[in-house]
Amino acid sequence: MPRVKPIPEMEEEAEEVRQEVEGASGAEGSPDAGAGGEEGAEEEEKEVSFDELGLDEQLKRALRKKGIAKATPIQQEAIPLILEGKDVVAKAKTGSGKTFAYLLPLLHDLLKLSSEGRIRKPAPNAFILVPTRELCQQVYNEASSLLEFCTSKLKVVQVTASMSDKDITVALSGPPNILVSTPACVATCISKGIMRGSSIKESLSMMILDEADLLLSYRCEDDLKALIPHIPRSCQSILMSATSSSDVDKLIKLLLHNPFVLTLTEVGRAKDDVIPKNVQQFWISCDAKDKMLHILALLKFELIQKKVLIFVNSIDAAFRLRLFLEKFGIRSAVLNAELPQNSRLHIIEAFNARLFDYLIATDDTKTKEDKQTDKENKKEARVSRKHLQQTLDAEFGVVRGIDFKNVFTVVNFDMPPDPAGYVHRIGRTGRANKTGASVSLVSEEESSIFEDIEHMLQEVENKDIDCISPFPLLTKDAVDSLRYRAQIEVSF
Ligand SMILES: Nc1ncnc2c1ncn2[C@@H]1O[C@H](COP(=O)(O)OP(=O)(O)OP(=O)(O)O)[C@@H](O)[C@H]1O
Repeated sequence: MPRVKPIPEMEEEAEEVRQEVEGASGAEGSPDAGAGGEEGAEEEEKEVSFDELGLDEQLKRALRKKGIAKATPIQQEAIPLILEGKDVVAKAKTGSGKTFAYLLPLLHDLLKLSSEGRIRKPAPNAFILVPTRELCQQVYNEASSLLEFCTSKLKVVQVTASMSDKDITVALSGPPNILVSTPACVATCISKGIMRGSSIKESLSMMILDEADLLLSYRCEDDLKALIPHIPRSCQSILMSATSSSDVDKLIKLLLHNPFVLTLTEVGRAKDDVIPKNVQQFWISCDAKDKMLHILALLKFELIQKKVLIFVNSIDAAFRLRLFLEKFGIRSAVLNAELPQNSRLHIIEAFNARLFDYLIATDDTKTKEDKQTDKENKKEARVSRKHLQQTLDAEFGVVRGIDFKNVFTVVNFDMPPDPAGYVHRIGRTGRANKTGASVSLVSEEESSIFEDIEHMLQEVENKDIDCISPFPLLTKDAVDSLRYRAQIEVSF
């Protein structure tokens, strides 16, 4: 049986790539929407420590304890502006560290007010609004993980629609300094009188809309409109988004006052990287019926580095793959939109806590009618940046924005339905400048989508060489050595 020792090699290569690009992928943000990005794009990436950003000592200690030393480009740009009290719109690619870009200045301000005894009550001082409960949990965890190391006690709570009115009332008693919630839930709290509009007017000093590009696709517009009359004019508003869209522009007009717009590595501009440079992309050509064997070989021979997020296109296929891997002693879990929300949260937390290393996710949340419409649209719209952008904005409910911790490899067991899906899937690795890899299993039937993806990557990244390389470490012998045993275990 061949024994391949690929990982150090891959790591070395990844490290080489990382070193090559360090300093080359400059921060592209600069004041003001129109003039903005262009100039900064050519700048060298600077290393900025959190000391230089003038943050509270307690927060700097918390970051050190978490092993975080340098600010990411979006943090370097956004933190000073937010600390100056400006309304800020920050558009930066997935995994670029947007959450700390707003949490750190928010906590800095609140720690300062608290130490001066100037905290305003009787409602929360800050709202962080996100589209889904998973994201509430994620932001709540990030805020709590910083506050854990602070001696001044600030209170952060999350409130979601699944809680009873009584639990929400208890959570909001005090009141907390920071409320993490969804627009719908806050609107309901106001309409039921659990939170009084007049109290919000008295207390609220900052409102953050995170994953703003998704908020409107989750039908939050009316809820946000219901909130507007209660937001004091003095309230500072921050909007974070991974992509630009007309929805984001609509939100900016609705809620922000003359904001400072930062655009870092925005999808859809030729000079930008859609996939971070620190992620190596590979593909393997194989028969559809041999895909399970291939994935087994990749995992069994440890040809890909853990943790691994595997994408399949149907829920049935995910369960089949999990059972198949289990027969070979490989423990994994499945994640899809049909699981109850509690289970989804539990699975994400367990994966992040490394209780298992392989997660099989299904990101296709579309209905049959949606797919039919897509098919018809696709006939007309060739893969273009515009099409990519539109799809990026509309999909990926279950995995979108979720910070799967320390995923090194993303595997496309099935190819995604379109290039936007590819971008979002691969965005789950290489987060905050970490290295990562992706491996796509491509059957003959999927060759046309694979070509579309290559075409999109070359076009967006302005290259005329292949962006996705053949995976060098898996031999036919390695796959065949497992074939017989696999056939005994399962008939597939
Ligand atoms: N300065 C930093 N150095 C190292 N890691 C960081 C830094 N800032 C944030 N991180 C980590 O990087 C990961 C990605 O950050 P975050 O979730 O904020 O990205 P994001 O831009 O919001 O992505 P998405 O749009 O997909 O939600 C998190 O695990 C976070 O803890």
